[in-house]
Amino acid sequence: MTQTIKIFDTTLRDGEQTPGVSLNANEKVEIALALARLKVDIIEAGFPIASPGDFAAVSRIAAEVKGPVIAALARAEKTDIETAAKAIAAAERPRIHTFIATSDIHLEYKLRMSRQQVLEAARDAVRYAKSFVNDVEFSAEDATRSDWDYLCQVYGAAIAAGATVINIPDTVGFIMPDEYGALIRYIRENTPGADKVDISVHCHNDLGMAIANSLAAIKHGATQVECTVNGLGERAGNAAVEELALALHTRRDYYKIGTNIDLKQIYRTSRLVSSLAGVIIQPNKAVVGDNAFAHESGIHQHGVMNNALTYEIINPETVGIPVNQIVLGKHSGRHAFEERLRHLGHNLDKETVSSLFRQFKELADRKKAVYDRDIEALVMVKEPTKQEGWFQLAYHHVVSGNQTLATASVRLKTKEGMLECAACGDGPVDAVFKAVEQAVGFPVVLQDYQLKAVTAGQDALGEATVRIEQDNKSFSGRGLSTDVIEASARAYVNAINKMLETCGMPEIRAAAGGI
Ligand SMILES: CC(=O)SCCNC(=O)CCNC(=O)[C@H](O)C(C)(C)COP(=O)(O)OP(=O)(O)OC[C@H]1O[C@@H](n2cnc3c(N)ncnc32)[C@H](O)[C@@H]1OP(=O)(O)O
Ligand SMILES: CC(C)C(=O)C(=O)O
Repeated sequence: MTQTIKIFDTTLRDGEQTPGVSLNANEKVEIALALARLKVDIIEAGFPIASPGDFAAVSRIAAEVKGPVIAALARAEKTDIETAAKAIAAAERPRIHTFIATSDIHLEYKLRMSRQQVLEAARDAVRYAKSFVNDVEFSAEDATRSDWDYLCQVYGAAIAAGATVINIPDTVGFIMPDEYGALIRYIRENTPGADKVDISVHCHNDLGMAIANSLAAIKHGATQVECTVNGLGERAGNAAVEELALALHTRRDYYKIGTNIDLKQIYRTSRLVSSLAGVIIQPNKAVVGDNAFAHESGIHQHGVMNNALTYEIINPETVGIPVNQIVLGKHSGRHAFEERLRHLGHNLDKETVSSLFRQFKELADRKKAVYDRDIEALVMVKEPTKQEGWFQLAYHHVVSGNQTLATASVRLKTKEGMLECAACGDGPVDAVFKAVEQAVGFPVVLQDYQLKAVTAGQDALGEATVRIEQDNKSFSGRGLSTDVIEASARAYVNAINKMLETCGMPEIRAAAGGI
């Protein structure tokens, strides 16, 4: 391998711009720790001026996550830059990422600035950021629809002001791979000082080109690629880190360029992000989708039986996909369970292991065979700790049928005692959601509900994902059970708990026994 490119992960910033996704500070720290284990080079932790919550999350990541560079986004504005600098002050290696648009359409209709004004704003922003940190990245937003010579002037001014990285984003996912490669080469060859800084690319997937464009840019001299886990991001998303890392790994004969990514962490990180963001991975998604290694047709199955290489270019174990074999049962002990967790790469504290072991025993009572994937699912959908959960599902009972009005009764545990309610609904899931809503005592706006099986078989674990809305923000919850109604109710309660963590609602929190 002759060269290594840097991976700049923006799951916590551009990834959180995915419609409907909202992560709280604990979730962001959990993802940042996973990104550090994945060995990304830079974590863009957030956009601190955007909200006090974003500022707090970036500050915690800067203080708690060691290894990668920690970056924060700022517009070409003094207050944005000051706020970003404050938020990343505790980082071992802080970076301010400042940006301003350079395309005429953005200048005319959004910024209402001339080209000269934008050039000066870019230069001043980099210079100001440089007064706080040494590492400053500058992005020309909508670069791929900007005039190429003007871009070179702006990047030249940013480098002269001290930028260490210049980023050339395809903000609207517009450019084609050959064209992007030529643009990267043009900027590299025509921008004064470009040979002394990292050249970064940031691709959106509006036309499905994010990975192809990133790879074309690498071929033409990009040294940093901006990505997100599972390709989350604004609109159609960003280049997916797992796809980029696997493309470079699988075709190392062609690219002769590597990354520092620990490939074995890919599946686990992907599942964690999917679980916390509440965005289910499409089954046919490259690298991490459920069907990515499934062979359906006879000719393929025949080939794979003789030699997997006939139809498999990636070994699932390369990306840490658990082998789907029976691993533990109801007679397994704590030592074997802990060992299995460690084997799957989870080094968890004692309290979490105890809680997971209790859930595992309950599961083993209900389900004949417990697979690695079941254990992964238990880890991902951790039950709330004592401090986290305002409400816990203690009991549910549902009656439904094709000639019967579905009715549900639920009992929720709070610090103040039990809340009980019954309700009718349009089917058992609707009835149980209505009963929970009545028990918590405030209206809950359901945005999305999905259910899937974790493994095959009649006794498979069902995993429910629920998204609810409050004050124009979305909150997702997950629930697991061999009983799909219970999984759904748990997911609903989990989403309500997350909402209460973030939104004020003091009267509801007081009723549940909290502040
Ligand atoms: C391509 C990208 O992904 S960029 C990142 C996009 N992410 C986000 O926007 C998420 C977080 N954003 C927010 O929370 C808010 O938009 C904030 C806090 C940044 C700004 O909020 P507001 O002050 O209410 O402004 P609003 O969002 O309505 O408009 C953006 C303003 O920033 C200006 N602006 C936009 N980009 C830049 C920039 N790079 N540098 C300087 N000013 C900029 C716009 O011209 C507009 O200015 P105006 O208020 O004088 O008209
Ligand atoms: C801030 C920049 C890099 C961005 O997100 C974009 O242009 O898409």
